[in-house]
Amino acid sequence: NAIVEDTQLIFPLQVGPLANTQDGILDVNPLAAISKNLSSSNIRPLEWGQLNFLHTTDTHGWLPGHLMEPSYSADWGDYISFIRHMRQRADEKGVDILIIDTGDKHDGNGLSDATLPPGYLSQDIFKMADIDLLTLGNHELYRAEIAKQEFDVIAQHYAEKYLVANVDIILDNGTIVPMGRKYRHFQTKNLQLNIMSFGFLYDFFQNAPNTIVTSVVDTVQQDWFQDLLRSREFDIDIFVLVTHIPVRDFPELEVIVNEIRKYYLDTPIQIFGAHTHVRDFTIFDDKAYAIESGRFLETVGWVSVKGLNKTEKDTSIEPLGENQVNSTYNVTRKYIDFNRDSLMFHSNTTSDQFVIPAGAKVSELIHEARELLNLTELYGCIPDSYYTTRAKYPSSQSIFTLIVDKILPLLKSPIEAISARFDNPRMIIVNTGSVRFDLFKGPFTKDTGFLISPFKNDWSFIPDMPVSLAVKLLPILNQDTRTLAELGLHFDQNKQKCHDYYNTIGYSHLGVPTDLHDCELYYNQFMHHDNDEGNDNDGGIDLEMIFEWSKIIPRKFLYTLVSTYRMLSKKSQLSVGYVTIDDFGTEGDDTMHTPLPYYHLPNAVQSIQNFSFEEISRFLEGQKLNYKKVESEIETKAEDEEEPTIDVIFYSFITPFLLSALEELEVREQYADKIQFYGGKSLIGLLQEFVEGGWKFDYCE
Ligand SMILES: Nc1ccn([C@@H]2O[C@H](COP(=O)(O)O)[C@@H](O)[C@H]2O)c(=O)n1
Repeated sequence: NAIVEDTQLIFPLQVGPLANTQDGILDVNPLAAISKNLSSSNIRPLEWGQLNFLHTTDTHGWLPGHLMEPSYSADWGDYISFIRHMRQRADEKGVDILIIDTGDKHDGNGLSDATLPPGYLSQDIFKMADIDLLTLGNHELYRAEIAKQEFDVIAQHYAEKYLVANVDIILDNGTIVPMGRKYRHFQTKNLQLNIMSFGFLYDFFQNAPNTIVTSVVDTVQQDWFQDLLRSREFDIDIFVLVTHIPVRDFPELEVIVNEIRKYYLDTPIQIFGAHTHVRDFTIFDDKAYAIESGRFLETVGWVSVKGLNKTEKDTSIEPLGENQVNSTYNVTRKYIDFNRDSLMFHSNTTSDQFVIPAGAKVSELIHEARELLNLTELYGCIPDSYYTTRAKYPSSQSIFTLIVDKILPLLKSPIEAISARFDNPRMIIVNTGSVRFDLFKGPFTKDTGFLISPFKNDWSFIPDMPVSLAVKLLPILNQDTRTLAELGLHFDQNKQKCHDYYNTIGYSHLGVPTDLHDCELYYNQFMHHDNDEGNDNDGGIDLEMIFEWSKIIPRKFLYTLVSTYRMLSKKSQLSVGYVTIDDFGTEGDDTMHTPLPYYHLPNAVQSIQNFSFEEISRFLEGQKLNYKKVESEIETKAEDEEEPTIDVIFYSFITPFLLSALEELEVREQYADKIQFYGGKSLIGLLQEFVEGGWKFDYCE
């Protein structure tokens, strides 16, 4: 695509004199100003402390905001305005505020992914935000050129503010250098609080060959970390960890906190987490807390801290104001819906005051970049919405049912010898994590494809695998961790088992990020899980009561209670959105909503073609069995019958997982060498082909 490639020549975009300005205020994104169904009367205010934080994470390129969802319709320019106002408020109050981002800036939006290389425009737009502490995510490391871009553009721009202790990059000349600084010690502007900050990435293993990820366990034993903690060289009022690590269920954060606690028994630790795309807040001890602030720029996390004591050596601190003094340590958190109404409410600004020129300029750049990339080009119209976790799979509203039934069958290899096999029996396996977002009824533009599945993944295949073997693959990839929860009365007893399971097998890294919380049956998931098909927006649940129940009732029983309670409760008048229950309770969301439904998804789904139902049903029996039963019960074919074979096609991304599955089946040696390149369009291309073939309309209703 020439336009896409041309972007290399013309960026940085030059913004002309601001158009449509009213007193220097520019509204370039008309949808950003829409506040349908939004009402500030439902917004809960933020509580300020001595030290306050704004947190974004897993933005995945959504800098233009959500053009079809008013609740999340602000854009990165608005965030820049918001930051400015919140810094000013902090100054007025004589307290401090730090702006944090914890990574994953690629893969999820045309703005970041429609350029060559991906991120070519979006990284320059991202870095216009005045961020105090940031780290990278796994999506900055999947591809070598993106890792290099992250190092060249983001790490260099933010310099000492860009922290990551456990990732190195191998430069073109072969030198190995850290991706960012390992730590930052500094004092805050107003209260001169001493901050010690570290950046960490979870134990990620699918990184590009020009990068090295060291496990968290090993990193905290390294001399620099141990010496720094042991030496007590720095005054430290609070540790601030900026991490791309989930705040629940993953073991890494506990490892870091435990190591710090060996030397600093009760110095506050505030952690910013990431990766699983949820709103969550967890308690490690009475002075160590962690927040995760959702995904896709739907959420800005807020944390405030009171009761910080200056370290003894420092005498420069001014006496704290009335609201700031608190002998006991106190932390609050909020999840802000990313729309202008919420941002104006919290920054105490009117629509005339909110947009500052620097914010307007960034909104304009986003708008121009979208135009340049033709992201609004219409390919067709979607007649109904199809959902990822909001609909049960399989069902008529599930995007995965659409993919399995209609999209994957379009896959063709561009290689002649392989495309000749098109009518042979074939099975196409795709990981559900490769689908990032819901497909909403309405226009399908060039951008939509990137929102749904941004990855340019290749396809691989194993030709002619015996069907009885091929049908065992998906059940293994989908090993159901929830069966582990059934093993004991309370899940916590199985937590270690669950972590061991994840860490050794890792299949869960194939599924949608939110399902990584299977280890704890994440509250929101069972709260919103319905037994019927489709969406059920019942509201009116007494969240406080459920929170109390959760302390005494095993979660599997709680699930039944919640389902029953939901059925009995009244319809709510609130708009649908996030309803979060975290370790602090039920008041975290700044805007009260009726909860969205949530359904667990398998790690992977498969589409089978050119194979008769009768023939396959005999061999598919094993699919319904859980992992434990696979080994013993799959031998269904008669001894003397010639076994049918099938081509097994899969996203190359899942190759390591497929190899593990083959290993579990004790046939890895036999089949690893048979894996071949298949080629063909990735999901984004197939989806576009389908839309243009079946849903090509010149206008949308
Ligand atoms: N080329 C790729 C890269 C990633 N995925 C999927 O994304 C998941 C990771 O995304 P997070 O936002 O959770 O970091 C990964 O587990 C895969 O499911 C992919 O399909 N192709």
